[in-house]
Amino acid sequence: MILELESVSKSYGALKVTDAVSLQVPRGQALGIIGPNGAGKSTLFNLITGNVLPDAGRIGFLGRDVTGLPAMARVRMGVGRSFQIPQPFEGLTVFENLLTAASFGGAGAPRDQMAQDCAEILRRTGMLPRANRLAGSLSLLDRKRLELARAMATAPELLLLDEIAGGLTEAECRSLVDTIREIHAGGTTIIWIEHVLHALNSVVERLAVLDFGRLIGVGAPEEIMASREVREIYLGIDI
Ligand SMILES: Nc1ncnc2c1ncn2[C@@H]1O[C@H](COP(=O)(O)OP(=O)(O)OP(=O)(O)O)[C@@H](O)[C@H]1O
Repeated sequence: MILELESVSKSYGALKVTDAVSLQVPRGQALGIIGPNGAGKSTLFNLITGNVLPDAGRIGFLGRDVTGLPAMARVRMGVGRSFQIPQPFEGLTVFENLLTAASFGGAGAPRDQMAQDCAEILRRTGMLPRANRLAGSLSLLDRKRLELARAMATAPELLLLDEIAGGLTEAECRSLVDTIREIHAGGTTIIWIEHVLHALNSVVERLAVLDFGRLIGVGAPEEIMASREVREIYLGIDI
């Protein structure tokens, strides 16, 4: 297992946002996380990345107990993440944004090697033609691609994607999904929170459902999508 959550809980005041969540993710798997707004999905990511520490429970990554480890140490161990709202350094170019991410997350590769790795990530994410554009001038799709590229630049073993397909047209979404599928095929473990279910289900092998901070189902996507509980939660949403 690359990631193991054991009965992880987190409350904000009286609100239990993560309620004794236990989850195991095998290396190389693509896992989707779905659930209504406010179910605690982003908080679960924050717990995995170390941006938020749990009140109870244990988090294991690559066989090591990382429960109390700060976020930066987890990035260096191989936990990479894209944010729901991309926040690149707007005044830097796409390439500079990538170099910055690589120097934070990388394992201290020499600068030439780092530049080469970043160029390769730009190619894989379709951003090579935009390498010298200022991040602040990018379209939404390219901002999302840059967000994905920045996460990849930290050389993740585990890539966490937070609603990366939201707000895109159907064609844009398809091209982004193709890129994510290629990253997955390259062996990176992926956990992807997404409301655009057809995009999610075209990539992931397993789905987990969060509701009011509780994990109410984990299984094959077709099994989860057919369950009554999930259909009730998503009533009115085109699945
Ligand atoms: N730092 C915080 N302080 C207080 N409450 C918080 C904090 N972070 C999150 N919450 C609350 O925790 C609950 C879960 O939030 P979270 O962002 O994890 O949900 P989500 O499932 O990711 O939602 P969405 O799909 O809308 O992004 C919400 O009620 C939110 O208001």
